[in-house]
Amino acid sequence: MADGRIAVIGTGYVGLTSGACLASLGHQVVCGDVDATKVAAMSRGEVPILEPGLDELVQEGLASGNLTFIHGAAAAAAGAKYIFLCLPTPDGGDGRADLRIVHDVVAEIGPILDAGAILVTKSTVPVGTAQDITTTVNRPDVAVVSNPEFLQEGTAVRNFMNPDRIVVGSTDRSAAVAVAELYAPLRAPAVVTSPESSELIKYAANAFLAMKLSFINSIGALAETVGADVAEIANGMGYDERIGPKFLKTGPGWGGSCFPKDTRALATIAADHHVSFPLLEATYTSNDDAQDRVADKIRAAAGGSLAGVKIALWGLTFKAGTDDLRDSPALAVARRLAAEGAVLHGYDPAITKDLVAGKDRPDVVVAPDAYTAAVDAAVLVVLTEWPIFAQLDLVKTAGVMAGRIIVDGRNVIDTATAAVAGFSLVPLGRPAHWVGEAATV
Ligand SMILES: NC(=O)c1ccc[n+]([C@@H]2O[C@H](COP(=O)([O-])OP(=O)(O)OC[C@H]3O[C@@H](n4cnc5c(N)ncnc54)[C@H](O)[C@@H]3O)[C@@H](O)[C@H]2O)c1
Ligand SMILES: O=c1ccn([C@@H]2O[C@H](COP(=O)(O)OP(=O)(O)O[C@H]3O[C@H](CO)[C@@H](O)[C@H](O)[C@H]3O)[C@@H](O)[C@H]2O)c(=O)[nH]1
Repeated sequence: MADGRIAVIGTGYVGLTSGACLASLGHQVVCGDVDATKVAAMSRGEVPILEPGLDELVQEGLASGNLTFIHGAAAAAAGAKYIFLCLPTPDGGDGRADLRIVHDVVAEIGPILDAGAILVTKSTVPVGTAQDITTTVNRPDVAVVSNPEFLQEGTAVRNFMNPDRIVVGSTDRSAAVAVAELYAPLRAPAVVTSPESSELIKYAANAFLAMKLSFINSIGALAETVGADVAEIANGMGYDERIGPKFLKTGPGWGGSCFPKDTRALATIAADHHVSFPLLEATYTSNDDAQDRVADKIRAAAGGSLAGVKIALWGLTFKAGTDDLRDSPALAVARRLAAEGAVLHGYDPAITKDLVAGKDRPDVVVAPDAYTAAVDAAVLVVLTEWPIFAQLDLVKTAGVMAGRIIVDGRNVIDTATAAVAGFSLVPLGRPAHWVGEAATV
């Protein structure tokens, strides 16, 4: 095991997963967070987020003594050899990543770090941040290493424990290699780079995946107008090893806490360096188009106007398997409906409280189950691909609804089952299968 303790600063999706996983690899890990209530809960083994396998790892770590939690960044960093910054880097409002929390924490802990400490940025940060942190810390005895994280929410533990690669970038190669060695038991390839390359690898990977999704969503729009099926197209494309089958499922646009902000941040990095990169703007404008298209289908299914119309939403989170609502495409579609006067009732396996309108969400009454959400609804809309939605009783659903139309924004509802229940099904990226009179959608 590594010689020296690990501090993880910020215990959200990335920090808590990283801390618990590194502890399970045998490292001594102290996780620090500014949120004292959360620290107290985690110290009791309570995990505040939905991530399969994380509860067990946290409890194991606490029991073995390899994992502890503490209030505050400085308390965690004191005496540590490796300090992983897993802090938020949200969109600052102009597309650029807001680095204030990162810089404040670095300024706070810089002076108290042990000689020989290695400060690791695991947060997604713009090019030049490692260099800026080096300048702020201003200590020749402290190295800075960029080590971006590629985990996906909902499969975070599995992703962390089975990484495709470990990326480490630093002007201090031995520090970069020392950080890579913390992951040695995972037997992943280590990509050792400059800090600038490492920082850009993260943004490039996310923006590339978002671009792939925008592409398939636009192919889906084309497919449904020419009578093709986007799933068949994705299947046929995916066999080409240069393309690959993953990230080709059409949906109501892509979202989550990373793709939207990171695609915009990369666009601002390119613009700030006077590099023309029109694909990035097209990537997110295509995403707006994808969300508009789903809203258009719902309005058409409701007969042309949404004013006062009750719509049932199955799925609110940004994808299945997570409780995260940040930049959820489901809510982006819902916002469009609410703006036209729709009354929204929703069900999501991971969400229990009603949503209150704010910058990123409309009012949504959250029902305790899928059928209750559908009561008296004119249109049922599937927005998140929770597997349970494919197994629900559509005859029972039809029995409680006012209307008989499902707009399936994830193509998870079986066409034949929907038809048996008397539903007209409006899918994405393939022609609609109408039971009754066809409408234009
Ligand atoms: N969520 C993901 O799937 C994912 C994956 C890869 C990379 N990232 C990147 O990792 C970073 C963290 O993302 P996240 O989703 O884990 O964020 P998060 O919002 O879930 O967690 C951030 C944590 O930092 C804590 N915090 C805030 N200010 C603090 C301070 N001053 N001192 C100590 N703790 C503080 C918060 O209380 C919170 O627990 C971001 O840069 C993000 O882009 C996220
Ligand atoms: O075939 C697909 C795959 C994904 N999505 C959507 O794309 C969005 C993002 O999904 P996913 O990438 O699984 O979610 P995240 O957990 O946000 O993970 C992304 O963002 C993280 C934060 O940077 C990175 O670490 C991950 O590598 C990167 O996949 C969601 O809205 C999904 O519904 C689709 O519509 N179709």
